[in-house]
Amino acid sequence: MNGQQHIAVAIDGPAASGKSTVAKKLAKLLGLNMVNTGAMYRAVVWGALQKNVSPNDPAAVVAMLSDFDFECKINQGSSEVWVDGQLLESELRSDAVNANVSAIAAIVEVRELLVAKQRGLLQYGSVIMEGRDIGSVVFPDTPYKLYIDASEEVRAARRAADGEVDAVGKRDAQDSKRKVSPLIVADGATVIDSSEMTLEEVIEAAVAALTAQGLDQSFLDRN
Ligand SMILES: Nc1ncnc2c1ncn2[C@@H]1O[C@H](COP(=O)(O)OP(=O)(O)O)[C@@H](O)[C@H]1O
Ligand SMILES: Nc1ccn([C@H]2C[C@H](O)[C@@H](COP(=O)(O)OP(=O)(O)O)O2)c(=O)n1
Repeated sequence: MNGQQHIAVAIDGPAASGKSTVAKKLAKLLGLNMVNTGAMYRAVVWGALQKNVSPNDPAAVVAMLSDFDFECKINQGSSEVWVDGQLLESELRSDAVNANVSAIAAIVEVRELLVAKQRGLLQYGSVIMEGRDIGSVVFPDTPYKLYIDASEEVRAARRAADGEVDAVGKRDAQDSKRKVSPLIVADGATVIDSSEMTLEEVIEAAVAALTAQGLDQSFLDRN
């Protein structure tokens, strides 16, 4: 499938639908490395803002990439992003990053750089990777694909409950309408609408979907 024996589980969906929370739980349950690709796009925004490069100026962003000190590593089963030697965590969830990340994610050169890094992470082990284009672009051939959805109202409420200022509807519109790698339900993905479901119910539905997609019982037997 990937030219290697490691498997990739793809999780896509709109902002605040529950992708990272579900991916983290499934990663533990199935013994996979968890990769948050949104953090990578956020790290490019953070780097641009630090360097006074406008995320809305594609030429300036592309020029910045030529010597951008960016690393994505797996540490204890989860992805980490480093820019200029600094591990980025809460910095990635700032209101300024939220407001500018869709603009950066629409730049084709940014996507090419990050997609190559995402595919490269498979060499360290099987992954569960969440984002917007994982099942459609990053690992289109994987049979294991989920699309986690929720109504816009529910998603806005979840984000607000986390204390973030984030125009999820606006970001979704930008992410779904862009020309390059728009957010779509990938071929073969199982859609789970989590609006009315508890996290436990979503996990149960996800495991059932992955089993139906042929996930090896050995992954399910691990825990
Ligand atoms: N099924 C669910 N029911 C209630 N809250 C949820 C559910 N799934 C996720 N959440 C909460 O919603 C918020 C956004 O989830 P998150 O996993 O960060 O979404 P995403 O990665 O899609 O942006 C988090 O606070 C998370 O705990
Ligand atoms: N694979 C990906 C992941 C994220 N993006 C872009 C589009 C999203 O609005 C931003 C931020 O993604 P992130 O998953 O962190 O966003 P949420 O936590 O779901 O709100 O990055 C993308 O274009 N492709």
